[in-house]
Amino acid sequence: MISVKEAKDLISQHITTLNPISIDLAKASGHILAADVYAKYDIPAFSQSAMDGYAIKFADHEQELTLTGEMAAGTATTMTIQNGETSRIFTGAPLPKGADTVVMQEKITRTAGKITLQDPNLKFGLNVRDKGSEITAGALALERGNLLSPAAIGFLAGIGINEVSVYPMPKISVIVTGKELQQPGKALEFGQVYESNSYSLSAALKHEGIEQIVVYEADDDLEILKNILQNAVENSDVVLLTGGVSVGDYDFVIEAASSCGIKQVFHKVKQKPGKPLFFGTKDQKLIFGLPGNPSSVLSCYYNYVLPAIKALSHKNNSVIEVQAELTHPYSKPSGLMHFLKGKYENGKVTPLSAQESYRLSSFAQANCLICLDETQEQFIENDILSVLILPG
Ligand SMILES: Nc1nc2c(c(=O)[nH]1)N[C@H]1C(S)=C(S)[C@@H](COP(=O)(O)OP(=O)(O)OC[C@H]3O[C@@H](n4cnc5c(N)ncnc54)[C@H](O)[C@@H]3O)O[C@H]1N2
Ligand code: MOO
Repeated sequence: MISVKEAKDLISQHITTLNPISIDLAKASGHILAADVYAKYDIPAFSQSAMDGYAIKFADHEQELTLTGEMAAGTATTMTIQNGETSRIFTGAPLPKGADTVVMQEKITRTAGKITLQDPNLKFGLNVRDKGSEITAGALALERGNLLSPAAIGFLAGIGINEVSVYPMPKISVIVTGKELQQPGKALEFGQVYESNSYSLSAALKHEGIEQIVVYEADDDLEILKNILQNAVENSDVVLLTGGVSVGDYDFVIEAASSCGIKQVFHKVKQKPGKPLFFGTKDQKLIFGLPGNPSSVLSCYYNYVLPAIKALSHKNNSVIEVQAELTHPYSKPSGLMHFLKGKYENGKVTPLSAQESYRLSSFAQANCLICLDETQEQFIENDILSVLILPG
């Protein structure tokens, strides 16, 4: 059995970032930009007003001005003002030729087609957005490696970009195994359990913006599992199996993986929950055999799967490790690293009750996993421990 650190290192060594793809900007939110984006145009494309008011020549600001014409946003023709003239103008409208400054409409008096300015703070160029002041044609707009946040998407749209090169999100298959599984909403027969692993994993993946998720259900039958696994590996970048990785007579994942040509990287990690975790690869596809207990599935997801999925899309891990003070003593046997469902607040962390791996009631309220070192047995109040903060 290998340590948690060895398992994490082995997974990292087997990750190759997915090849960039070109996608519509409207679908690019949450992706990492794979190529620098350069501006095609000067933006703003023309000098424009930042206020509703009057366009003037600054040199004329102390004299009474004659009102001539109007410029509204979207106007397709321009006009010219001469010395001593002003034009009505609205926010976003092109500045008329000859004008260099805009006076807000609250700061004038207007009588019979004549305007007098009353703005003691007026300066040359006030309330004008210069052509190319956001970005000039040919300039670097956004560097590769940037996350396409809502603001980044808006910025790129605003400079006329409609397609970008990004690292794609992985396609994921989830295979739940076990003939005891029943769908929520249906009555439980004797011996059945409600299938929850595909629900928690799909929810976690969707939280990351991953949309291409296919869920398969496999009975405890080697041939059925082999066929499903083969198909899943061919059609996805990552396969997540749950259950069937332990030593029981109906645990077929290891054998199915081997007969599908999946190369085992490790099986079994010195940890609780999730000891029978399996990881293998085929070409550049990643295959995780997550131990079936619902809490083991999620603990392994946050520790191993999520960082791997992020790395495939060129993203940083979103499970952040912090140090926190333990509020209650805790003891465990030596030999396995334990991940406890916990509540983290203001630098302190409290283990929740109901830590058993078949239960999710504590996980449902947890915001972190507390890492208890493999060899240490006793943990006392105020001990400083590593804590993994769970995303969202
Ligand atoms: N003799 C031993 N027995 C077990 C060992 C061991 O080392 N020696 N390890 C235990 C540990 S630890 C774990 S974890 C489990 C993992 O076993 P499997 O991955 O083979 O999982 P299953 O046996 O298929 O299922 C375990 C448990 O989880 C329930 N389950 C499975 N899938 C789902 C699902 N989709 N939704 C909800 N619940 C699910 C299943 O009914 C079982 O109760 O092995 C121990 N045994
Ligand atoms: O490793 Mo198992 O997850 O303890 O139930």
